[in-house]
This record gives sequence, C-alpha cells and structure tokens, in this order.
Amino acid sequence: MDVSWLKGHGTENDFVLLPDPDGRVHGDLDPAFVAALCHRRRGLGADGVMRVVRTEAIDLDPALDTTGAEWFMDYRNADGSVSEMCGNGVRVFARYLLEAGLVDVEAPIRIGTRDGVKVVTRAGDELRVDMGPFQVGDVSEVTVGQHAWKAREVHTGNPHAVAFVDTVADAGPLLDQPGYDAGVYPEGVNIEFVERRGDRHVGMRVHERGSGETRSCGTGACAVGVATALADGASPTADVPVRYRVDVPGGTLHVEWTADDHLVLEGPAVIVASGQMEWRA
Ligand SMILES: N[C@@H](CCC[C@H](N)C(=O)O)C(=O)O
Repeated sequence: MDVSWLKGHGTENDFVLLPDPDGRVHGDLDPAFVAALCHRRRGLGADGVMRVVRTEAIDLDPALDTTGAEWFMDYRNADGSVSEMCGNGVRVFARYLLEAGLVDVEAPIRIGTRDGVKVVTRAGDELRVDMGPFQVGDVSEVTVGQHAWKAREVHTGNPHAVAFVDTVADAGPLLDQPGYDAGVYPEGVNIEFVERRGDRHVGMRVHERGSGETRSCGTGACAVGVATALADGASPTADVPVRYRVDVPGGTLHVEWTADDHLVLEGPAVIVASGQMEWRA
C-alpha cells in the first residue's frame, strides 16, 4: 500500500499524520496498523496517529456537532485506541492544514474532533487552540509502585487525573501503567504528576492512556492548569484570564482559563518530515 505521511510534533508529543481527504485511503483505521506505525523500534515511531479527513467523509455519531469544520482530526493513540481529543495533536493538525494550503491562513481554523469543534489561531510562531469548557470531578488515588498520591479528576475533552508531587522525579521511570481508580475512570485515564516551579509556573510529567509516558500532553497541560488554579484559589475575571506556564519534558506550553470558562492552550507545533511510504509490515 502506497501511503502519504507526515511527521510532526508539539513540544515533542509526536504524531504521524495520514492525509486521507476523501476517506478512501484508510477508511476505518486499523488499530494494528496504527500500533505498528507508532512502534519506536519496528515502525516510524510516534505517540499517536492523526488521519486528516474531510468531516463529510467520515462516519460520526450524528449527535456530534461539527458545524463549520471542513476537516476532522481522526485521532488514535499509539496502541491503536481512539481518543476524543489531543491538544498538541490538534495544533500540529492545524499546522499541516496551513502549510498544505488547505485553509485560509488569515482566518481561525475550525477542526472537528470527537470532543466537538476546536478553533485554532496563530500566535506568532506558535498556535493557540480554544479547547472549550472543562469539568472538574472528585479526588481519588493514583499509585506508582509503593507510592500513592491524591489526584484531581479533570476532563478536558478526555479524562485526566492530576497529582501534585514534591518533584516530578518522584513518579519514577513510568514504564508501567500507574494505578488508578477504575470506578472513577472506567474508560482509562491520562495521569499528570505536577511540581511547583514558581508563581503561575509548574512542571509536569504525564503517562498517557494508550501511549505510555510521553514528552508532553496538551489536554494534560490544560487539566494541570485548572487543577493548579483551583489549588491556588485563582479564577479569571472578565478582563484577565488565569494563565499558567506548564513546562513539560519536551518544552513549554501556556494554558489560559478564560472568563467564559474555556481553556486555551498555546505552544509550538511543527511538521518535520513528509513522504510516501510503501507499508510492508
Ligand atoms: N497527547 C494528547 C492526548 C492524546 C490522547 C490521550 N492519550 C487519551 O487517550 O485521552 C494531548 O496533547 O492532549
């Protein structure tokens, strides 16, 4: 099978993009193919795959609102599982649309996702995405080996458990799935470990559902921003959003909680390679 592909990343959260405008190349992406592509030794290597498909060319839940979104981000984790949303991914996806001339460079870009439409705008060399509203839930426990921490449930399009730690090194190598309460997270969860680094400034590591430890996670940074703001007693005013700097192993993201209770994620997003492949696995 001869396939077009691109590689991109946002703060080293890396993705293979598969252009499939009319949904004729990949159809319903095969999870085994996705997992093989993402494998770091046997494949191209990535934290996830994004099929770039026209919204009208993909079968979606009729209840999903994709108004005004010509393009749909069909997102898969490295193990082939589907996720609703990816904050770094949607910015890399927008970068591709811009570079490929598939959208108006002057206008906000509306991208369909399984968490609804996300709107991406340019901010100098970086890309900002309005992630929409969020929900905050209960506190439960996450564990790594013998260590246990309280973690705040935050949904930013997908589920997150945010644990404050003394130092992100406390979470250890994160080679295995950390423990979590499956009653709270029946669909699995992305787990963030957060340390304080200054005023409105934190560092985090993440173990992503379906991908393992990654160098960054945009929805995770958003969940961390909210959990930290709540812990700080900070909330937005009509004129001034709450803004946090979130350092990740792969770089720096900024998260804003705006007066309309949306989260906005800002950071770098780049395409680093493209080509045609004959997939032989
Ligand atoms: N890296 C992404 C999140 C990708 C999906 C996640 N692993 C899940 O299963 O929910 C991001 O930047 O948000």
